[in-house]
Amino acid sequence: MEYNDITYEKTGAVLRVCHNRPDKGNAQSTRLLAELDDALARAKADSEVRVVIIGGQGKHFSAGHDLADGMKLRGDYTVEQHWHWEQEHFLGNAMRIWDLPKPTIAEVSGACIAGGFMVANSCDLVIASDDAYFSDPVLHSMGAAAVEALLHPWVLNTRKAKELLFTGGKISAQDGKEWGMVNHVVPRAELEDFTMKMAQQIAKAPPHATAMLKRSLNRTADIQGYRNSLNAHFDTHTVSSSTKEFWDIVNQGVAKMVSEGKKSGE
Ligand SMILES: C/C=C/C(=O)SCCNC(=O)CCNC(=O)[C@H](O)C(C)(C)COP(=O)(O)OP(=O)(O)OC[C@H]1O[C@@H](n2cnc3c(N)ncnc32)[C@H](O)[C@@H]1OP(=O)(O)O
Repeated sequence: MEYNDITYEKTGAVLRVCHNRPDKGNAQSTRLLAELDDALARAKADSEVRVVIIGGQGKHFSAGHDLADGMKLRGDYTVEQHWHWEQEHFLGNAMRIWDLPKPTIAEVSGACIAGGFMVANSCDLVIASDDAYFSDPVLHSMGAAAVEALLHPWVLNTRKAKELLFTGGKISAQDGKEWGMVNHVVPRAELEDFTMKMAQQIAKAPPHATAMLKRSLNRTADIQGYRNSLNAHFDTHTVSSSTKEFWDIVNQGVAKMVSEGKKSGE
């Protein structure tokens, strides 16, 4: 596959894949999601790659799903079509990052919003620059129950996750670190080097044992209900994004912006 909406660079045993739509806040177009998924499948199959960094070119990590693209391509989908498409491409992509048998690091600068937050939260580690922030405004802005994968209570404590989601607010990189969601906060200018150094250090570990360790750590979360709770939330999310309440808000907001040409998914 040829890549347009992501960059793909290998440095020794480390693959750095970046969202690459900086003029669109790195919003995740359908094409970007397909390319990211393809890059991860390649990384899985490539024995030279031992660690994967997921970042963003330009100012922001990602503005989340490309709202215009989604509205144009799937605005007329039935609930059944939405369920199938989103199960494969939103929840599915997130689970494939989580399940990748190699350590993943989210390298986050600027905005890390909703679907972008879902990608970062699916990674094993999060390194953020001091200008980064995290948010999931979907309840307020779209009238739906958060993003497709409810990772928030797994990376924050439940009370903080509830505050974030109920208020539609933001978490700064520093607060994210204090609350255990972010591993390190570094100055913006040092983000790429710092993340690459950590990735190179991890890449020195023997790959099979690393894969087994990740399998065991992830299985610990699964035993606590990780996968089941995400699957359950996905169904709840789909119901919440097919209600009159949802469509009233979306028709007033996103759909209106798209029809007025204020957001372009091109
Ligand atoms: C279940 C749902 C899950 C989801 O993920 S829904 C998506 C939720 N995401 C958002 O609500 C993010 C909204 N966007 C923003 O808050 C801001 O934007 C940013 C902080 C990301 C960037 O701000 P700044 O650097 O000031 O740039 P800018 O002028 O606002 O945006 C640059 C271009 O990017 C487009 N854009 C931004 N976010 C999205 C998006 N999510 N989908 C589609 N386009 C987006 C804008 O419209 C504009 O484009 P133009 O230059 O053509 O006007």
